[in-house]
Amino acid sequence: MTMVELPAVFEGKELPDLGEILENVRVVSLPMRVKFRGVTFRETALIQGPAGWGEFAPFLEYGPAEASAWLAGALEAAWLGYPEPLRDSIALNATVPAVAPEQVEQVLSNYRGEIREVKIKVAEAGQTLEDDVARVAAVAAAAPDARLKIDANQGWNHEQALEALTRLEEFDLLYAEQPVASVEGLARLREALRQRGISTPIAADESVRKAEDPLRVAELGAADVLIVKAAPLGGVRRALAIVEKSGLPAVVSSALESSVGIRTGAALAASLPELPFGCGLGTVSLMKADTVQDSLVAENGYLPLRDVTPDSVLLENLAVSAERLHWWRERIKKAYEQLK
Ligand SMILES: O=C(O)CCC(=O)c1ccccc1C(=O)O
Ligand SMILES: [Mg+2]
Repeated sequence: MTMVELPAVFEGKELPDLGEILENVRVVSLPMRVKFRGVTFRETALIQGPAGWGEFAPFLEYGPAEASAWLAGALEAAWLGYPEPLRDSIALNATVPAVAPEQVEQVLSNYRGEIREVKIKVAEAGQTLEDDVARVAAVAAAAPDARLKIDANQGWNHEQALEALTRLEEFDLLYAEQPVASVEGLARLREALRQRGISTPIAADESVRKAEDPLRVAELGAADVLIVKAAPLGGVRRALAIVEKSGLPAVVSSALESSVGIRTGAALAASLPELPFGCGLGTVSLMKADTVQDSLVAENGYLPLRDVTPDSVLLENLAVSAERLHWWRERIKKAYEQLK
């Protein structure tokens, strides 16, 4: 299998100067309302450039190679801006983390107005299929008109995924996101489901954003839908190119950024020719604090496309310690080295 070449965001253009980047970095720690990915505080860096603000938020455990894609995305937002949008509002899904069924109503109450679509996390370590079924049933009861989908974050093996998706068939899921690990795993599961007469579509997330070749999923017919995140794919333009080459329908999702990174995701969603599902860009509602005053959150299931500006008082109040700031600056230097 040959690696598909995709344009690097700054190819043929001068990368911004490292010194200038480091002069314009702010790092904050945002408290979460609900634990997400095992995290109760989300640390993230904002970078200001001539075109506006970008967000650099690779998860803390990511190394320089993976983080460099996120840096390219942040620099694109801050130095190059976004391509022309095709729409001015984006249909969203609400996101329900792997909470107990009793907490579902509380989580959904953080979303303003009508909820049209809900993505429910399943297959969390330490939990059982019964926990997942109970959570999905609680969402179906709390939001009877919403369309549902699940995200297993590769938490099942082949047999577990077959059993789970058989059990969950009654909920008529829009799709199951990354039920198992690896492109081959997805392809094999998709085939086995079809043989059982289960038509739940399969969406690939980690197999796109963490893959060396994000297009292998499409080439192997491993999924029906691509989940795309602007930052881990190296920015809006690169993510657009991946979707275009894949020929698959795409859903834009967040990486749990503040409203600045959500603005970047919204730019990607707004430039995609087709958007058949709600996007996972409503995650600021899962946070207790944000970097801007007028947060980018869903209103009746839609996110307005608009610019946001970080608030200096908020940045001050949410700022990390000098030690953490140093860690983030070193991290940016190492990620930058990978882009040169
Ligand atoms: O897609 C959504 O609804 C919310 C975003 C989300 O689930 C997510 C956020 C951070 C890191 C990984 C993921 C994921 O889709 O797996
Ligand atoms: Mg996912």
